Amino acid sequence: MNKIEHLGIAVKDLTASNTLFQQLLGVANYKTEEVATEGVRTSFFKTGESKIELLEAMTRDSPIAKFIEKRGEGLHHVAFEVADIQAEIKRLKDEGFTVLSETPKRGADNKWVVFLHPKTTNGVLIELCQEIETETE
Ligand SMILES: CC[C@@H](C(=O)O)C(=O)SCCNC(=O)CCNC(=O)[C@H](O)C(C)(C)COP(=O)(O)OP(=O)(O)OC[C@H]1O[C@@H](n2cnc3c(N)ncnc32)[C@H](O)[C@@H]1OP(=O)(O)O
Ligand SMILES: [Co+2]
Repeated sequence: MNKIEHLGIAVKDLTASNTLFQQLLGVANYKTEEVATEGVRTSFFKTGESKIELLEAMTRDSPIAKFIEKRGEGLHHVAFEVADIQAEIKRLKDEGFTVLSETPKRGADNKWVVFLHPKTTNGVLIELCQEIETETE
């Protein structure tokens, strides 16, 4: 795994948290993006080599809505950048981790993503992500 790509933080009110994190980090967010498949609205901030991803639920059955209901706002996941997500899925399954999907999904900020169940990773939800390569002629 190359580096921590982002930390995902579950928030109730994206607009209010955007203001808070802008004050905290001293920079504005560089994008807002909805990911309907996850039922989330995201906001990204750059912090050196890594990023902060704020996540607000768009639906009541979104993982973020469930998380906030059970645990309140806060750190939701740690995302690692990988060079070959399919190879990492196989490697981690062989190591005994519970990978939540065989096939990566399209996430936010131009990434293929997959998650490891927190029950197999000391209670921390882990995301793997790989940049989606754009076709060039
Ligand atoms: C925007 C796209 C992408 C990106 O590009 O960056 C994202 O970041 S999307 C982020 C939102 N999507 C996800 O989180 C998808 C992966 N998560 C899941 O599939 C589920 O949330 C889960 C982890 C499998 C749990 O789902 P489920 O079993 O249906 O929910 P429960 O609420 O019943 O939780 C069971 C159990 O797990 C604990 N839990 C849930 N979420 C987390 C978490 N983020 N970190 C740590 N632990 C978590 C939950 O508290 C329950 O524990 P117990 O109460 O002790 O049983
Ligand atoms: Co994420």
